[in-house]
Amino acid sequence: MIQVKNLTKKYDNSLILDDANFAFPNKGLVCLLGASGSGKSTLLNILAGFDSDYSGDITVCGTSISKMNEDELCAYRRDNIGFIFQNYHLLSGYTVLENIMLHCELNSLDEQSNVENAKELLNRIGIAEKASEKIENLSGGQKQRVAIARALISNPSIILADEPTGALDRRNSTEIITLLKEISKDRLVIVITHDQKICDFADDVISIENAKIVAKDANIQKENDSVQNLKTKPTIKVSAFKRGLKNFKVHFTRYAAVSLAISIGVFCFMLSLSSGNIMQQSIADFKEKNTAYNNGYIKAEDDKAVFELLNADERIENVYRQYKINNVSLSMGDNSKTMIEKYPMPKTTESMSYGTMPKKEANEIALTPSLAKKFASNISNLVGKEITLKYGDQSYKLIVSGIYNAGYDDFFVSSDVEQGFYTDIKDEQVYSISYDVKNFEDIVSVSQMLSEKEIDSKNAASEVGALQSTFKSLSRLFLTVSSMILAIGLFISAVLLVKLQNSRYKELGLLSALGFKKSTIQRILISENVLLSAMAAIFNAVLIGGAYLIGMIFDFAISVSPLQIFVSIVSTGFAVVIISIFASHKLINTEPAVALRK
Ligand SMILES: Nc1ncnc2c1ncn2[C@@H]1O[C@H](COP(=O)(O)OP(=O)(O)OP(=O)(O)O)[C@@H](O)[C@H]1O
Repeated sequence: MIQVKNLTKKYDNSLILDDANFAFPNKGLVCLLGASGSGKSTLLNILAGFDSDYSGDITVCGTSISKMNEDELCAYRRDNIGFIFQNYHLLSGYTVLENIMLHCELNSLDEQSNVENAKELLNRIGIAEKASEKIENLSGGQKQRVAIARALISNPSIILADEPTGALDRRNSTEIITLLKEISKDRLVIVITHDQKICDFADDVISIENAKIVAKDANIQKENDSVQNLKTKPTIKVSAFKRGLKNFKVHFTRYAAVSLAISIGVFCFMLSLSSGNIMQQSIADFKEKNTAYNNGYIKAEDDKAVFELLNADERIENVYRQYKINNVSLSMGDNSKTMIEKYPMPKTTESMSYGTMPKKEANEIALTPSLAKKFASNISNLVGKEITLKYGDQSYKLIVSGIYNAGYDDFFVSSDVEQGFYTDIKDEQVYSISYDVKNFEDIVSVSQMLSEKEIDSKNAASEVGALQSTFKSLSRLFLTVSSMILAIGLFISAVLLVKLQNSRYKELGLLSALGFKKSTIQRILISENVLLSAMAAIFNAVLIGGAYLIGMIFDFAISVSPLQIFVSIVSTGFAVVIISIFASHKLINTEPAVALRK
């Protein structure tokens, strides 16, 4: 059945098989002996089509496998070879039946027929009652029986067994070899062994000596004349996603740990970006407290030059001259107070004891405590009450917005109300100039420009500057810490993924040994990686959704926008795909024989 012609195999400089020749019979149990390191596994791997890096020719049923490409060798294994390993190479987390039926994904039979075949085999090898048992719960002898059933499910004409009894005790070894002997009645079974007792069961015993294959019995090649054809079955498209999904479930805990590590990293990073929202919130709070936040006040005697300078600056608006006014009266109910002189004053630098500063377009007024006491004994109660202001023939109904800290009788109103006082003033001495900065971000730079020109302006630049620099340091800190968490998260998940993939060399070597094509294995891994990224994205969505809800419920300044949520979820999935491609690259490209040795 198998003809080995002039086979030479080297690993680097060491010659393992040197121009070896041999013809295997069509059926029977052949034991392969040889000293440790003599090349028994190497020969079996070559016969199985795991290794094609040799010189010479191997023909199986008249067809040379030496010239076959990778995919043809896969099909050869799938249709002709059953491989049994010393360490079983069964998939943990899968049941006995699932392990046996792994090969059935490559055949064209329907599910029901495959299940029936598998159960019949289990019956034959005497472990029918274990069909639904998880592999890890079986004894060594039982595991090797499952491995034999898996090798037999495709009814191959060749069974290759690499020390199948090596890990078993005497009783189990005898049972397994008896089983192999029975199987060999209608196929060729080649068994590597060191055990002379096993050889007692063999029809033929061969060995590797001095890099040659040597027959212990001269009759061995007798039956080789009857011609058989190499089996070739139609190629079936394997559902890689189904297998990927199953693997994903089996390795769920490890995949969940990887996803969690990545999603926490990305989540922290995204939260750091939301520190921009903290700034917005702080600015909003500041504006709420200091409604004259963008107002500036310059006490100027030579007003013309300053007035023109302010008017020419594009960052500045609402520039107007302020004057001292006389005989302003305030009244509330029966109480009234007239101020003989009222001087313009800086608004933004005042600090409030109660309430807020007067807002524009709200007709509001703020009073000092001593003035407020003229209208109410408990001055905090005044906030929200209406007061009437009379100046000349003008009369204003104003709402008290707050009480500010000053030790004398005084008040101030918002710029829009104040400008009304000056409409009829023409030739009076200018007392000061008021201006507003259009944008919050320009308050500090306008103040700097004025102080460079030695113009003394009272404004909120120092508070705004402090707020901005606090934010800058805060966001730097946030970004550093969250970048570190992101890097640690990515590193941990990369390590976990690489470890997970490394633990799977044997599993993928097994799939390859069963006849799964490299491209199919690749698709299985891609499916798993897609599922992994979906899981990481879901974790991330849950984390961010949770943060969003908590932010809403407890009114936290740290909040995330829908765009940030979207970016975070997409980048988590992307990060996982990149890491998993990197982690599984080596795995996919490892030859089955090498993968099985790992
Ligand atoms: N991929 C490889 N790269 C380099 N050397 C290898 C490789 N595989 C096997 N060898 C070497 O080739 C020699 C034959 O190895 P092989 O596993 O075929 O021996 P063996 O007869 O099956 O030994 P044992 O009975 O101990 O399993 C050994 O010296 C081994 O170290």
